[in-house]
Amino acid sequence: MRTSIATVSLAGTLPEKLRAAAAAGFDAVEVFEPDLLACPLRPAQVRALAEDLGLGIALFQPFRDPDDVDAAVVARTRERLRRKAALTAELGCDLVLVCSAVHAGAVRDDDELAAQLAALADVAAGHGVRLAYEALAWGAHVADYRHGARVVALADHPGLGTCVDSFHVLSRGDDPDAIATLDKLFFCQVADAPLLGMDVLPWSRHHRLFPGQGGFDLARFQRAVTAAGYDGPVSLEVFNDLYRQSDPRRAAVDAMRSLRHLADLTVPGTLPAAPAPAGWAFVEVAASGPGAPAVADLLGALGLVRTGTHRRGDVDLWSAGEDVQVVVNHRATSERARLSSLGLRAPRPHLLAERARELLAPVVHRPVGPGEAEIPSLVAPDGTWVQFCGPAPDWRDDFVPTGLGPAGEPSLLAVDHVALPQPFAGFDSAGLFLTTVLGMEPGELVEVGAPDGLLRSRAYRSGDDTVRIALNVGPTSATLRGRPLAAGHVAFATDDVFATARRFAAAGGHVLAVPANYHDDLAARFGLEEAFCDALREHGLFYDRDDSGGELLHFFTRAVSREFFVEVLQRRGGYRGFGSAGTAVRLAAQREHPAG
Ligand SMILES: O=C(O)c1ccc(O)c(O)c1
Ligand SMILES: [Mg+2]
Repeated sequence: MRTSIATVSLAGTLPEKLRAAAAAGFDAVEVFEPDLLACPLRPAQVRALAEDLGLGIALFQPFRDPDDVDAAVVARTRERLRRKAALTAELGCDLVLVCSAVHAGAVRDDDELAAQLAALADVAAGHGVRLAYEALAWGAHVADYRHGARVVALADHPGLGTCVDSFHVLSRGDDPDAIATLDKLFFCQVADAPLLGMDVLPWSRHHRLFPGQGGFDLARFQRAVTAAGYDGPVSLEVFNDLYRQSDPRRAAVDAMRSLRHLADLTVPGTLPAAPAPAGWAFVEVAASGPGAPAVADLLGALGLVRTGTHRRGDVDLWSAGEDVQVVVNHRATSERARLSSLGLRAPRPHLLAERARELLAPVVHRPVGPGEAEIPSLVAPDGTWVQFCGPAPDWRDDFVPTGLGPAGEPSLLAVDHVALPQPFAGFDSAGLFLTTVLGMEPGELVEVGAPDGLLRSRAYRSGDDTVRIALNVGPTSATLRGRPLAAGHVAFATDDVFATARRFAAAGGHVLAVPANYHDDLAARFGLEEAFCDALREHGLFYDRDDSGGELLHFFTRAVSREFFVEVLQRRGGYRGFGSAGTAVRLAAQREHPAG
């Protein structure tokens, strides 16, 4: 697959966009006209820069409102196209994207429209340039790609073909399969989008996403494009408000990652297959200075025991049984405790690492001392490390046992999930990392009204549902006001949350206090027995129940920092959610009791 990206998808000046696209490995770009207009480089200089960077210019766009019922406008349009075709040739490019008309003067008769487009194709051909006609979903007369292709067929000009754009096809709910029957497919643009019930124009101009980040079935779209015999560039055209203000080099990496993943979905085997991670080996908390004893106190009160110290010091291993392993790393530069690394069990860690490399997630190699396990590690977009722990060598060999063991049966049985706070503009990027590199499945987007604004959250699960990672992003205003939400945590599973809460409190732990109003509402909503409700109240427990009667009982510890606290939960009867119905109450309670 030849890869391309429209310059409108990236922030920066035109040269910055070209450099970012080249650095991410794109073969070509579409030059978006406003980027050229604002650029001091002349078209020939842009061509030279692109050539230096090893980038082709696949398309110049957009040429708008190509047809008109008024003959005087038609004449002006031809002259306008003549100039743009000449400019396109100067760019070293031979294709102009022509959008279906959206203006009041749009021609409503297909024969007349075809005749006007054929005349434009003649003008362009004089400069060695062809035209790709794209049906905009909000086009005045042509909004459906099949209609656009019929007009192209009527025009019957060798220099006029169709451009399909997944957004315009899928946003309207049109069947993409008929793309396979198009015989003059000149260009292919792809974009994903969240499934929003809103007007299609603002949806397109503000909310497009890279493939895999939204709700469209792009693999089906792409299979139809391939079946049409199309072998030109597949070009990302992503109008997105956040990517437009992000670092273009990082956005271009997301873009390429999404495209390589789409290629693999379209033709399986394009990427090295890698089994998804299968469970937690450990979670790692970075905590230095005064933050460190607070973490140790918290883990101790939860019944974890310091079972090992790292061979090179400054890192402790805390355990509760086999499946609850917490690494506490005191080498961190920041004193604010936070989840810093996720250790995932991977049957074949080097395969996952190889796939990660293909998806532009560079594998970092930790310094490995004598006798230590080499663990392939990645850095997720938010800076969290993701480490792949194979069956052998055992990552625990890096730790010298302290000889301490658990006192009695541990009440924490497993890591249930972790939640990672994301920067405001980083939510979709982090999600793409989890779905493509780690092969996780995204869940529903959850929005929670918190005291300082809206929290958005989405959970991702591994195929076998052993690894669950929730990404949270808070409102910008809370960050601006210096009060980022307490959003990073690890949740441990227990089979007796009441006993765990009692032991935690008896060991000096602080359960986050829950307002009485919350429990009153629970009783009303679920018709809970009074005694049960009193027990929830007494232990500071949150409660949720799903439609099939599954239940979640859980409590939160007081936060150690804004980015670290612990949740203890008990799932009953196959409850699969995360208790998000209580999140607003939890966030408000954490605001009442901010981290020390
Ligand atoms: O929003 C637009 O105007 C616009 C322009 C060019 C495109 O290729 C497109 O899909 C949309
Ligand atoms: Mg388009």
